[in-house]
Amino acid sequence: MVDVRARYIMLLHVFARPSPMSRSTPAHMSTSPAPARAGRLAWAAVAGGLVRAGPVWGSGAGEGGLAPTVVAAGFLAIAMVAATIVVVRYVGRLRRRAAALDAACAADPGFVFVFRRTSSGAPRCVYRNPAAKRLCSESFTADPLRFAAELVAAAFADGQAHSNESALDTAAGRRTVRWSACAVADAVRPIRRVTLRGRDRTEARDDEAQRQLATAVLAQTRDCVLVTDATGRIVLVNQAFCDTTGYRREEVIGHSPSLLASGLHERSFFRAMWEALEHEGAWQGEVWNRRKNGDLFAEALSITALRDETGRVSHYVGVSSDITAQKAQTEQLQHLAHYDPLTHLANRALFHDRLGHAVYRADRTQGRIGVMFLDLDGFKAVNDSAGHDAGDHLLQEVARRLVASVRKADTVSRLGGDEFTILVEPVLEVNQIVAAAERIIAAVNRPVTVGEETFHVGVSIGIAVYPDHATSVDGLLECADHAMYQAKQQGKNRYVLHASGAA
Ligand SMILES: Nc1nc2c(ncn2[C@@H]2O[C@H](COP(=O)(O)OP(=O)(O)OP(=O)(O)O)[C@@H](O)[C@H]2O)c(=O)[nH]1
Repeated sequence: MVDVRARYIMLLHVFARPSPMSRSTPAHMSTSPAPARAGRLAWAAVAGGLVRAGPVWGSGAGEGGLAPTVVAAGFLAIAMVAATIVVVRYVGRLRRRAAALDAACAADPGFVFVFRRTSSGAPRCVYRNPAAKRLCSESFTADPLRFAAELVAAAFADGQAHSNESALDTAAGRRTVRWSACAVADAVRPIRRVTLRGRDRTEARDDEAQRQLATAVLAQTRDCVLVTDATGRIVLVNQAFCDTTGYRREEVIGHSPSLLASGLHERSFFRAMWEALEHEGAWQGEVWNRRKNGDLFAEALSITALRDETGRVSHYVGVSSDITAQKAQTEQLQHLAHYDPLTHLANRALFHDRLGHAVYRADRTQGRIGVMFLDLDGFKAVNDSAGHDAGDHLLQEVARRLVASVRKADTVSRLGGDEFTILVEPVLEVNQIVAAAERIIAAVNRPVTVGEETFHVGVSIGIAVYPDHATSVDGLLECADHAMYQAKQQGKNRYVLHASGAA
């Protein structure tokens, strides 16, 4: 303070000059030495913040008194100094405010711009936070008014908040920014400032786009998707799952996938599944399940365990496709490959296969097996008199009677035409197979009704026993065929045991 006061006194001395007025001033009006009074007034002005002008009467030029103009000049200087102080303080306050704003906005990851309306009415950017500065330096469209001009103009025009989203090409790539411009309201004056804020939504947009894509894929895929939590409760299914199983989403969410269980799999099947999931994190295989309407369906299923960052299982994801039709087709093909399409009996290939296995087993167990070779008698007449279809019906009926005449474990096959073979296994006594042949003859001899007509056919049977008559599949069949031929020759509708003459 002392320093300031000394400066003002010094200034007063600099500006103090004798004036003509000072010489004409009456001596009685001088109450104190002029410099001292001027100094007091100046000090009072500074101390009180007021600039006061007053007559300062010197005691004469010879006494060094000051003219009024000199005093006024001094006050003017004081006023200028005071104004400078005010301006400096104001600027300091502005700077502090800007710094505070900067500090407040520095941590804000968003972009903050403040616009002011110039005298021409055009908005001018008067503030940018650090993120906004970075954006402007990185962006190829550095001027924020280029990408948010409409918003700022609209906010200035109506004082409302306006927002939009725009894409900016920056050195770091294309960014998507959500802008919102907000007028700084003032009840008295027209809108003078608009704050423009921007949020970088590039990653959010990418995440959203990814989410939308995943949802679309899930909805569109033909594979059934079922997701459970770690406890095995269903948390998500897709449309294909609903279409395949017949269940609505809300009917399965929160339930266990076991609501689809068909009951066709052993417990060991599911135990092996869970063991694989536990140790390998994945399992795949074919599962028979049941739709809501009770129908069985087969699915090729693959289950994967999802783990969280701590390594614990968080979800199980099952992706499956309905392979019921495919399996049926495969089974149909297999059936065609192994069964006679007319009678559904085993065909020649399957019979050979089973006979081979039976020979192998008989070798191991020192057992016996029997083979019967059958040829219908008088079948041609059915075809000739009633037609091929009637002949087919008769063949189907004969097939049923043959199956009914032997044990379930025995294999009845149709080699073709009206020829059949039967594998009897095991044969403990030859009489056992002879008894079977007699039952068969009796069954085939029963009249067969096809439509309006009734037919009578017989059957000639040749019998061969392994290992008594042959030790190979082909040898055994040849022996049985030969025996059947003998049965025909001996008058038909009878059986012949190989090399044992007519029965
Ligand atoms: N309906 C029908 N007939 C068939 C089929 N395959 C072969 N045949 C006929 O079955 C007949 C078999 O002839 P054969 O064994 O000589 O007829 P058969 O009257 O029984 O003669 P024998 O054995 O001497 O008593 C032929 O007329 C064939 O055309 C078939 O799949 N369906």
